[in-house]
Amino acid sequence: MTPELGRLSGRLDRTLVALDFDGVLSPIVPDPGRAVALAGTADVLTAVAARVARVAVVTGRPAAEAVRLGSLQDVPGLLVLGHYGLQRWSAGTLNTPDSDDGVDLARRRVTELAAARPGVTVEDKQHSVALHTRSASDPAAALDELRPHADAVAAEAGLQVTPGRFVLELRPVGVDKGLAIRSLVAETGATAVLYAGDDLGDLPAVVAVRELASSEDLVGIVVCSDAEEASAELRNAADVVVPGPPGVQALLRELATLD
Ligand SMILES: O=P(O)(O)OC[C@H]1O[C@H](O[C@H]2O[C@H](CO)[C@@H](O)[C@H](O)[C@H]2O)[C@H](O)[C@@H](O)[C@@H]1O
Repeated sequence: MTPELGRLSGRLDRTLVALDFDGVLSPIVPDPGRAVALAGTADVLTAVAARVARVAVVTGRPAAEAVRLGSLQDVPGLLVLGHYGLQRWSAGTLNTPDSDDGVDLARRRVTELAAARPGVTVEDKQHSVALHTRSASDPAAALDELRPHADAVAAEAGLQVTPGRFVLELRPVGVDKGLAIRSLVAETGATAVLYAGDDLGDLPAVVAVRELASSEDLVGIVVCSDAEEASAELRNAADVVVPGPPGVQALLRELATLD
């Protein structure tokens, strides 16, 4: 057994399990539209959901898209917080805010930026837009070159930039995965949180887990879904490092059968 999971003993039914989507439930692929969850994901989440207070997916994706790509629609009690907490999906119902004028402006600007740069693509997520450089000849250099342009667009549009694996997301301010975790803990009364992530956008969730664990009687476990591109900061901050989505799935299976 993974020793860290023993810390959840006796409080499994008050445990919040919160999971990132890309790189954690779904292996990283070049086309964001084809990032389906690893086979078996819905089954293992169903098994975990039967044992814990709540299973939540907390993602930068639109919530309904994560449900579709994950084939998660039938996982009992599953909550999906999309756009870093802006959207909430539960039992087939999506709560979502009105569209943001800033995102409309950013969409026009980043489309121009991408058109001038071979291999750079735009992912239009309606409530945010993302510039991807994975298909550029030098993805890292393309990301560095784009960053100041993305910052300028975000400033003009009243948005924030969240960097990730060969991606710059321009998205509304006022939400992040840390706030999402805090609200889930308050809502569920959880006395333990297991959070699994892989990227820079997950770091606010890690901070939230650590702060909640130091100020309340709460057990916090941070899992890094490691792969060649996983954030070094996330890896260093984690209690448990597992080998990518297959490792996350194996850990969740252990959790579902914990005594
Ligand atoms: O919060 P997450 O669930 O981790 O989502 C973060 C962003 O991930 C996606 O991009 C990443 O995955 C793609 C598919 O594997 C990959 O092609 C890309 O290079 C990665 O950065 C997604 O496309 C974004 O919209 C998410 O916000």
